[in-house]
Amino acid sequence: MKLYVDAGNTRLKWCLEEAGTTVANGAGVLDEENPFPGLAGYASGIRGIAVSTVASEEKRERLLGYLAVLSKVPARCYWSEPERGGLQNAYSDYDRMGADRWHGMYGAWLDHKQGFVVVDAGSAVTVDFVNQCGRHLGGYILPGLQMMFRSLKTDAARIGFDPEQVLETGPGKSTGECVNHGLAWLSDAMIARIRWDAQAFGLADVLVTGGDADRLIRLGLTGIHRPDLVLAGLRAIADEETS
Ligand SMILES: Nc1ncnc2c1ncn2[C@@H]1O[C@H](COP(=O)(O)OP(=O)(O)O)[C@@H](O)[C@H]1O
Ligand SMILES: CC(C)(COP(=O)(O)O)[C@@H](O)C(=O)NCCC(=O)O
Ligand SMILES: [K+]
Repeated sequence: MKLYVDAGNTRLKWCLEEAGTTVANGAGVLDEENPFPGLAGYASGIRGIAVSTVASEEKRERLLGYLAVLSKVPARCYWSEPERGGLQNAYSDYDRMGADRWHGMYGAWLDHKQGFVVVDAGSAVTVDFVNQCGRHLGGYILPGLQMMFRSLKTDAARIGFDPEQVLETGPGKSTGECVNHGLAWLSDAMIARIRWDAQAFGLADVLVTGGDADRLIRLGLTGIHRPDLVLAGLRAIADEETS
């Protein structure tokens, strides 16, 4: 079995595969005592470990330390690349791009050769455009929902509210409504821009991933929900490298 790990800034997602079939998968938090609940029982059967991470070096080392205790098989980290299988990175400093973005785009490229937009709504929101030639046209990085709640809480002295995920976008009549509706309104505007840009670039497929994907879809983002997109790209790359 091979273990694939997508370690973001908030959560880590993993899946265990055997001959193209998912044996188990799960999610956890790196700072917790057991970041991989549900995995330990499979440890002796692990024959390869591939990691995609955007966490700090300190957290990456903690993750590798945990994996070294779990299994004797060394873990290999996979990073952003200039090109793979016809997909071309728009960054000239390609190694500055978050590994999750590259792996998400590659996961999308595998079955959307007609071009696509990837929206990854995680700790940060990233939007990336890839055309039918496999050319990454570039993208955007925006603060994620929790990040925006946190910055309003900590950087403004007199904004007291309970963060709530709402779909209402009408003008608020209390601090709580102004903040919660405000962030839904902002996401709504982002969704309209994604739709507009996708059309301008001639891209029909919008693939949505990340912990807040559902929220964006409920707010009206028309797209294909692919919770596993980063892991799918990582899996394909790791398998190409080791076959
Ligand atoms: N069980 C959960 N734990 C933490 N965040 C969650 C959970 N379910 C949904 N979320 C939302 O998902 C976001 C994190 O998304 P995720 O894709 O896991 O992030 P990252 O890849 O940056 O670690 C959080 O900001 C939160 O709003
Ligand atoms: C933009 C990100 C913070 C998103 O990370 P996530 O929300 O998935 O934790 C990550 O892809 C990252 O650290 N990128 C490096 C900068 C870049 O992609 O240009
Ligand atoms: K993200």
